[in-house]
Amino acid sequence: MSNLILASSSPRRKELLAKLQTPFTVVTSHVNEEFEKNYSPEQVVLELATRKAKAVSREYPNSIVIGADTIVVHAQQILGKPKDKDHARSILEGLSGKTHSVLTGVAIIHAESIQTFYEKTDVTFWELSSKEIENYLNSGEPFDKAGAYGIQGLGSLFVKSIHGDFYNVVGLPISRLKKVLEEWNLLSSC
Ligand SMILES: Cc1cn([C@H]2C[C@H](O)[C@@H](COP(=O)(O)OP(=O)(O)OP(=O)(O)O)O2)c(=O)[nH]c1=O
Repeated sequence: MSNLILASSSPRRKELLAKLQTPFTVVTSHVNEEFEKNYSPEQVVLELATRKAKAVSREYPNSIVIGADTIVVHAQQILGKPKDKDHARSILEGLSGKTHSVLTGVAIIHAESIQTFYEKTDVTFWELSSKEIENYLNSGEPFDKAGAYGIQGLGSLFVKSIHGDFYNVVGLPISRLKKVLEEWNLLSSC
């Protein structure tokens, strides 16, 4: 077990953390992802990232554990992963021609202390035709992704503009994470 643990089942987060060129281990956590109705989007991503990191940190108290959570926010609605095809279709119809925000919260636990932050990226979609949406649903890409799209995949064709960190949309704001880990001298101990 390395000193650094990524508490995530997301293959995208694993790929992004590998950019640090620091050895790490992936440990999957299963946490309840329900949240209080009155939580702000920022509170939601920080709370869920913290839950994921804490669940793994309990098993590996001597390691540095990183958890993350990504949501899409549009028209004051928090959009997670679609429940099914109809839900994915209605999410994509709602995002068509509009600007939404993608928030990723990150929690880092080490030696009983915890650092958290979130990053926000604004993404504007072109108007999507119903044919484009149907083809995209049939690709299978939307189903394990917040907001029912993957900017790194076929969903890239929907994007008119982006303001902020691209990798934050993919699930891990890796450059800011590196800065935070360096600030707390955590990379040197891995
Ligand atoms: C908007 C968007 C989201 N996503 C992904 C990032 C996250 O993996 C996922 C949001 O779900 P999360 O619940 O944040 O993460 P997860 O269930 O995939 O992994 P874990 O909880 O084990 O860490 O959506 C993309 O890959 N591309 C995108 O463009």
